[in-house]
Order: sequence, then C-alpha cells, then structure tokens
Amino acid sequence: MLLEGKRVLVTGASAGIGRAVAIGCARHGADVAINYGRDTAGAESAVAEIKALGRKGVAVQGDVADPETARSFIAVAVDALGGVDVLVSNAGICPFHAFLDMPVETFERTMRVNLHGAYFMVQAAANQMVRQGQGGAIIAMSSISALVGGEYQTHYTPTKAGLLSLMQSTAIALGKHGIRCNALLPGTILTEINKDDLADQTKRTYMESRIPLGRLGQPEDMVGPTVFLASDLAQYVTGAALLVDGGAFVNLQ
Ligand SMILES: NC(=O)C1=CN([C@@H]2O[C@H](COP(=O)(O)OP(=O)(O)OC[C@H]3O[C@@H](n4cnc5c(N)ncnc54)[C@H](O)[C@@H]3O)[C@@H](O)[C@H]2O)C=CC1
Ligand SMILES: C[C@H](O)[C@@H]1OC(=O)[C@H](O)[C@@H]1O
Repeated sequence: MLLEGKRVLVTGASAGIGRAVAIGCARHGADVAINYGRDTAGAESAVAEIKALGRKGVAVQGDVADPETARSFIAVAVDALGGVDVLVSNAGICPFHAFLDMPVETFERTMRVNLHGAYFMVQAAANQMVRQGQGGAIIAMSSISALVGGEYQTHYTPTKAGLLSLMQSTAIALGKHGIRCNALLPGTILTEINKDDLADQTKRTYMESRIPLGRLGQPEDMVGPTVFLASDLAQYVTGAALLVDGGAFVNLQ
C-alpha cells in the first residue's frame, strides 16, 4: 500500500484518466477527494468505488477555470479527509480545431481550463500543504504534447507545455517546504477527449503504428506512474517529467 494514510485530491475525475487515477490511488491506500465539472453521475460512481475499497471519498462539483473552485475544493477536501498530501491536477479539454480559423472563445476556454485552472489548483493545494507543514506531492497531467505539436491542437499544446513549465517553477518555489512537483506526460490514451478524433480509422491505425509497445494507452496505464510520483518512493524526485506513451515520443524511424 504505497499511499496508505495519504489524502489525495484529483481534478477532473468523473471520467477518463482522472477517474482511473483517483480509484487507483484508493486501491493503494489513499483517501481521495475528486473535483468534477458536470458529470455528477460519473463522479458519484467514482466515489462509490473509492468507498467500496474501504477508503474515504468525496466529490466536489466546480469549473476549474474559476479560481473560487480551487478554494472550495481544498476546503471541502480538508473538511472531509483532514488535510491534503497529494494533488493530481488532471482536468483538461482538447476541442480539436484548425489554427487559421480558431475561434477566440475556443482558444481562451482551453487556456483557462487547462492552464489557469491548474495554476489556481496547484496554488491552493500548495498553500494548504504549507499550512500543514508536512510537505506533499503535486502532479500535473501534462502531455507528450508539451514536447511535440499537433495540427489541430495549436490552442492545446501550449497549455501542456505550460503545465510542464509550471511544475518546474513550482518545484523550485516549493522545495523549501518539502513539496515535490512533477509532470506526467501521457501519450495517446483512449478516453472521451479523443473519441471523435480517433473515430477516423486511418488516423487511429497511424497513431498505433507509431507506438513501439504496439497499442494506444488506457486510463489504467496512468495509475502506476501517478502512484509512484505521489508516494514516498519518489521522495527525491521533483521538477521531473515522466513520459507515459508506450515509447511514441522516441520513435522517429
Ligand atoms: N487522453 C489522452 O490521450 C491524453 C490526455 N491528457 C490529459 O489528461 C487529462 C485528462 O484527460 P482525459 O481523461 O483523456 O479526458 P476526459 O475527457 O475523459 O476527462 C477529462 C476530465 O476533465 C473534466 N473537466 C473538463 N473540463 C473541466 C472543468 N472546466 N472543470 C472541472 N473538470 C473538468 C471532465 O469532466 C473529465 O472528468 C487532460 O488534462 C488531458 O489534457 C494528456 C495527454 C494525453
Ligand atoms: C486528446 C489527444 O488525443 C491527446 O491529447 C494529448 O495531450 C496527446 O498528445 C494526444 O494528442
């Protein structure tokens, strides 16, 4: 039980990677609070799974783009779990769109959810960890897209590069408090975020062909790397970036 006694918060955890990670952390002994956007049924079923594992669980609705959401999420989590040891800043959107006619609203919303939202969450969780005085771990769900581009992701990839940079700077700012900050860089993981994009069978086959391990990722593939970075096994790991992509990034030819 690598996370026994730890209080873990995960944003955007009603579905996809966040949900798998939240339940996976509970499986490794953590009590878990989840933030979610709109999917109350998904959030409630995730909490039910966490509780079925014998752990505490609580779900808090809120749009991460609103700074107030971060304050209320941390407050409810502290009330329900007694404190915060780990934050997984995971909530994100990727509305695929061409660059030349990118709507201003799509650009701004993607920035606000993915980057501003993570900034507010990381800041609020870090302040709570500093108040507790016991250190902590912060993990941002960045992406392989922090390192490489995407034709229909010109609004999205900068947010993922921004998250990687945020973890590097907060690792420096928070090291003195014993708070570790790291970025996970998933490759292509099969979730709602890319369901429409990968419905194009030609694109899906091409993406699969680029992966040395021979398959696209599943949300469960993100659990082990998250648990590791959240756990004391990673006690000397901060400011790091961990690719979880089946080898896609290094596969030039
Ligand atoms: N699926 C993939 O291939 C990859 C995903 N990622 C990142 O992983 C994270 C999770 O994505 P997936 O699980 O794939 O997608 P998903 O669409 O299945 O899940 C996204 C989650 O974020 C929540 N969310 C969206 N907007 C929100 C908001 N404004 N406030 C609160 N919650 C909100 C959704 O409710 C949902 O629970 C995202 O940050 C994404 O950028 C990174 C690399 C690859
Ligand atoms: C949503 C995309 O399929 C996914 O998002 C990322 O961050 C990956 O790089 C993939 O492009």
